[in-house]
Amino acid sequence: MRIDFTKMHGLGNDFVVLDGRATALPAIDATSAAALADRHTGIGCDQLVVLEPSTFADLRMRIFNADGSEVEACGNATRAVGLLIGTAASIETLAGIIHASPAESGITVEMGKPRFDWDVIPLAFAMDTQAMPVAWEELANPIAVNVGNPHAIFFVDDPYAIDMARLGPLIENDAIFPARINVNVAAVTARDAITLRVWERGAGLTLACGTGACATAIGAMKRGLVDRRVTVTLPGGPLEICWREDGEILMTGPATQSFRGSFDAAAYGMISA
Ligand SMILES: N[C@@H](CCC[C@H](N)C(=O)O)C(=O)O
Repeated sequence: MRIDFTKMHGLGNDFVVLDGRATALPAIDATSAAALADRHTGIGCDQLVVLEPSTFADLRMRIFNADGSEVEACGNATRAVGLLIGTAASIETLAGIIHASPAESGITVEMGKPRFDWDVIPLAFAMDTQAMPVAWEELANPIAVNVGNPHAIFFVDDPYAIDMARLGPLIENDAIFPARINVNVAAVTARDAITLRVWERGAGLTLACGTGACATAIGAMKRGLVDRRVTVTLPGGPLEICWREDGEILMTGPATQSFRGSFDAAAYGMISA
């Protein structure tokens, strides 16, 4: 059986999108997701995105990291799906229902409300996720923010001076984060500007991370470093983040379709029901 896919990206954070809304796709598991994401032997992507029908929203979006792990949220992929749909849409994810709509400068996503009382870190730290008393060499006292998925944010002078390839996996896989974690290193450069690099859980260093931009903006706002509207510049480009008075996070930025293609499901271990 051949399966059509769309290759998309948001600021260089790239996705293989499979659309199973009209016709059910063969089952996808961690092994087939990782095989499709492999940049040498598969199509290659940071995340695999699978669209399905939803009983609660306009559609359901499943997200798999390049290592095959299924995750709750992906900001850039949500903008990509918004572009694919072309109209305002409610999207069911493991983190809840979020909303994407066309905007003047791309797609805006209402990402939901941030959480600080999460259970992916031990109780001792859960009491104060805003300045966790931990350090990995020069990366110290992160703020932990959950925007559907878990993020640790370290404020530093120069994110590009940090050896993310070495420290990223160390922090991602530290035993204090039983669900692993996305690692953000950020510099506040003005009351409305942040420079950010992200080591993504299950995907490594990416050109952009939408949830990372949201979590970092909220972390900086919580610490009083920036105002409620901020431009977060990642290696792949800028995202506009706004924390609305009602608590909702808005993320606006571009999404792009790169190409379309098809592949043999059996070659990736996807077996029809
Ligand atoms: N690239 C994404 C985040 C994808 C999921 C993340 N790696 C996780 O494991 O939580 C984004 O744009 O938000």
